[in-house]
Amino acid sequence: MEQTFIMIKPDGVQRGLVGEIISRFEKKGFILKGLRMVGVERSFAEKHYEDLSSKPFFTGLVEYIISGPVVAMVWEGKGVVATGRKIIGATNPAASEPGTIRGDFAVEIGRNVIHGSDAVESAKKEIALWFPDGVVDWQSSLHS
Ligand SMILES: Nc1ncnc2c1ncn2[C@@H]1O[C@H](COP(=O)(O)OP(=O)(O)OP(=O)(O)O)[C@@H](O)[C@H]1O
Repeated sequence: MEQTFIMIKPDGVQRGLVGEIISRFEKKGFILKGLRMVGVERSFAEKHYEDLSSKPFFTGLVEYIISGPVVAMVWEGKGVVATGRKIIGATNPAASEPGTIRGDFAVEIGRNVIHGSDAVESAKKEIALWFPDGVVDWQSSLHS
């Protein structure tokens, strides 16, 4: 079954949005397979965002991600990568629709509360990076 990597960024944790965000994914019908609160090392943040290393905002982005704990999660379900991105909303909160997480809770692109994998392949890579020991192998009773 398809899985995605979701991270509540330091601003989402500091603003007390962890429960709200987990609730939105749970109520949609996706299944939580992994959950860790992490204080991210600089080198690890650089690795996670290595595709953006040439961007002018890269240093600020890394400083943001290491500024406080994040909540790293693996969610599973049919089409969870693309649907997860819809639940999250557009990268720039100015363009995120109301009803999305960024549309409801963010204003600044540099403080946009949450990350979600943008493709099935990047989800696999990110899950392997953040959950090197694997995730919890359990089956929801809703599955069948
Ligand atoms: N112009 C910018 N200024 C500041 N920060 C930015 C800018 N563009 C992107 N970012 C930050 O970098 C992150 C990664 O950018 P990317 O283009 O991969 O968007 P995304 O895939 O929607 O976001 P994420 O990977 O966090 O889910 C954004 O979520 C945002 O926090």
